[in-house]
Amino acid sequence: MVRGYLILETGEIFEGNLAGSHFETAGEVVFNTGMTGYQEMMTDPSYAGQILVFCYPLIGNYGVNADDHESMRVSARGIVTGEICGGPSFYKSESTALSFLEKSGVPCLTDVDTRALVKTIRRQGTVRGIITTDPNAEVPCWDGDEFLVAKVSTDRPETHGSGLLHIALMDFGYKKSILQYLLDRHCKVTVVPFDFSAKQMEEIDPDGVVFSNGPGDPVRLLEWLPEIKKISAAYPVLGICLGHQLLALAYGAKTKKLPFGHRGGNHPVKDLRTGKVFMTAQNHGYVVDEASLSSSEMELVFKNVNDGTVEGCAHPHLPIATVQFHPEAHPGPQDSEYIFEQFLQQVQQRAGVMSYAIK
Ligand SMILES: NC(=O)CC[C@H](N)C(=O)O
Repeated sequence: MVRGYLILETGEIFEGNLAGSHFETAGEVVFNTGMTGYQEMMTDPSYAGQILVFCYPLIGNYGVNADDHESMRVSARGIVTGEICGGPSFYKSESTALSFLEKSGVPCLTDVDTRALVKTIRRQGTVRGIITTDPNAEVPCWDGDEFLVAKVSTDRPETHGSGLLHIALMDFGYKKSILQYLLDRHCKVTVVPFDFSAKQMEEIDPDGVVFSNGPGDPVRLLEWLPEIKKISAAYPVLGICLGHQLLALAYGAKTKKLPFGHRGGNHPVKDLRTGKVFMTAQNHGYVVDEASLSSSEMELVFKNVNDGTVEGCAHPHLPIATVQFHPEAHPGPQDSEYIFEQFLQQVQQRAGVMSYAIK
């Protein structure tokens, strides 16, 4: 194996062995604390433009299989891990994680002291870095304006399933599990491009709209907010992660960057309506600014128990619910599945489909 380096813009160098593809790659260095679910994380389009560090010291031990992809490609620019297992053991495994990364053209820096790396990121806040074979390489200048959503969104509407309820899924880089959840609940789902207009939405006439997760800074989509607002005012709506941030922005709130984000499967969230706390799957670097909600049309509904940040909102008069976490899980706990159930009940009411069975 070739020696490789992760060089951070703050000057620290982490040494390891370069596996997967040997391209030099640069991006925002982020870490996920989940103990399992590396395949879902690697294929989650929200990681576009980022170098993903796995905190859990071993990944790849159950291989990669056709069912667990969250999209058809690896969106992360690079992977950093303590150890990547070359001999997986799982009945569904079809290839090793490493050969999957090689085929996807994504470099993997392995044998890295990821514990020290994560402590550095926690101390410095989010940093950019480069994976390279040259220990003297410079971290390139940041193209902060890169429009990642356009790279991962579909370019034309695509319909899946044939259920009674018709859901439009606004694709900012959606995870397959969101689509799968809706299909399993007997919905017909039309995945539409991120820049779909209210007029186009009217033509396909859905019973409800889901605004998906996706990569990058939500503020990058400012010019689409008026259209997003128009669409959201016309149907029952669920916003997930980037979708939540965009809806909050559209209704007058602000977003800001967290010091190093929330990425993992054990983030406790409180539903302020019931007082109940549940565990959630998360993957985000930005967050809705709580102070900005008072001058917005949205109301705070969910709060993170660790750091008190905004985890979800609702509109006081319209059927709009938004969550910063991932009710579709994959990977992570499924405790917040009820968010989908509540959304589908709203959709069902509006559509007047009486015989529809959610479960
Ligand atoms: N998973 C997501 O949708 C992430 C949203 C946004 N890109 C963030 O990092 O905050």
